[in-house]
Amino acid sequence: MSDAPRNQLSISLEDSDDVDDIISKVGGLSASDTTKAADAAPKAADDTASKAADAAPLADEDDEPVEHEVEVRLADLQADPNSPLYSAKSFEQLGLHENLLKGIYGMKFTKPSKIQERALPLLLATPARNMIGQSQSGTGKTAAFVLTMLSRVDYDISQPQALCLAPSRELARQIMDVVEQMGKYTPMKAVYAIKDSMPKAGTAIDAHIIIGTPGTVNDMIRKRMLNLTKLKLLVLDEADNMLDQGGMGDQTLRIKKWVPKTCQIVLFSATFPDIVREFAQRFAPDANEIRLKATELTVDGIKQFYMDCEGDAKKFEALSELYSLMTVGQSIIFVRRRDTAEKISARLNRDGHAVVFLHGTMDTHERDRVMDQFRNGDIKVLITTNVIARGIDIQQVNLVINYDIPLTGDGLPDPETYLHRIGRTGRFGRTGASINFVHNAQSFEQMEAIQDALGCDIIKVPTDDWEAAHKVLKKALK
Ligand SMILES: Nc1ncnc2c1ncn2[C@@H]1O[C@H](COP(=O)(O)OP(=O)(O)OP(=O)(O)O)[C@@H](O)[C@H]1O
Repeated sequence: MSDAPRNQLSISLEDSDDVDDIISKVGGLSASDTTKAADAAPKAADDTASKAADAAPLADEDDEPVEHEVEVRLADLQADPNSPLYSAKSFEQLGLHENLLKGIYGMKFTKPSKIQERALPLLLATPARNMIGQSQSGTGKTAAFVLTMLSRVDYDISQPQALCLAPSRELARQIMDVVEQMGKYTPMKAVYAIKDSMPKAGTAIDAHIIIGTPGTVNDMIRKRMLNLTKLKLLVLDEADNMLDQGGMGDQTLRIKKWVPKTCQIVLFSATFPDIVREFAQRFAPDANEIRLKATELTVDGIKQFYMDCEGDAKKFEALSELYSLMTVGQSIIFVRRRDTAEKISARLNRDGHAVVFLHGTMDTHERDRVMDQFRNGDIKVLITTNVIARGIDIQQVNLVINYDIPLTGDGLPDPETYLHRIGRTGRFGRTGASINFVHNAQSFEQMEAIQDALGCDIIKVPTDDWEAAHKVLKKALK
């Protein structure tokens, strides 16, 4: 494995209102140097063919795990103490109000996950203490902080008491959905602080809970619509990203200045790179911390692959071939640049595949429309930038493609963004696969650096034998 340089401070590229701009400034990779890629091919490549040979037979949509199988697998995981979905306790034992229990069971949750079991009693204890909580992607962090918000609010006071910040409007909308479902049997009132979806200018916000992106929250504070003097709880979802100095850190710090000193600060993410963690500890002093070891970051249910595309132009051919051969549930293709998203979307559509694209400079209504279409399953393939690399939860997504290997703003391999991207599949005990496209020595080394940093195995899938490729992937999705 190579010793390619690793970034210390991971600067992710997600946007809130316009951080997506950074993405376009990074630029594309060189399309040259295909021979080096072949030289650099790892040993793992050799065992691909034999793995493919004994893989499951070719099959299609019908093989998608039926809901019953998913339920059985989930019940097994929730009974396995080594699983992040395990809990020894029931929701009743976590000290939640019966109206919240009704909301939880209405969502068909039966048992808490490990992060919910561990975090909730700490989050709800009196006096309130800050929290820095880490747990793998798709393990239920949202419920942990949403239940805290719904528990802490005094419903008799019509003023903002809980504020949750997220890095994208798509994630803010998703969190609102969870708040509404979990809070269904409470008198809570929640409003958005996201562009084009917030209450009318001049309206003083009287909702208990605010969910938004930092740029718009600052706007609302500036316009005196949002008074945070009664705030009891500030939650940063995807906290390492929200505190990142290259991204949204400044905006988040500005918001904190308006928050009472006594406010409980709750930070959640699947990743906390060391440098951001130090900053997080200052942002949320004296916090209870729930941490993961470096070796625990990846989710077992997500099988990781790569395809050697021998040149940039071949990446599109591989993609088109893949979608011609396979019917996956739903999939997300991540690219670095917005124009790449648009171009490959147009080409795939021309080739007869129904795909949509989403990026941060699109009109907000268009973003919402595309996301809703994808969430409803009307469209199966979404091509996007890092704008939705984090947090988005669509259980039917069983394939993630890194068309471009994730890099930081400085052009270095970005293991955190990689983890978040592949974490859009394999949610809460489901299985999924990710495929990285490499096309030259440089992109191969970047992928290898990510593999090293995470201590995971990324296995080669052949691009010269599509039947074998199909078998390998189908087996992974079983
Ligand atoms: N106790 C539970 N029982 C069943 N399903 C659950 C439970 N908790 C959460 N889920 C479901 O698991 C999925 C993943 O949860 P969530 O989106 O909160 O993950 P996360 O840890 O925030 O992931 P990420 O790091 O990617 O943001 C959601 O569909 C959620 O409804």
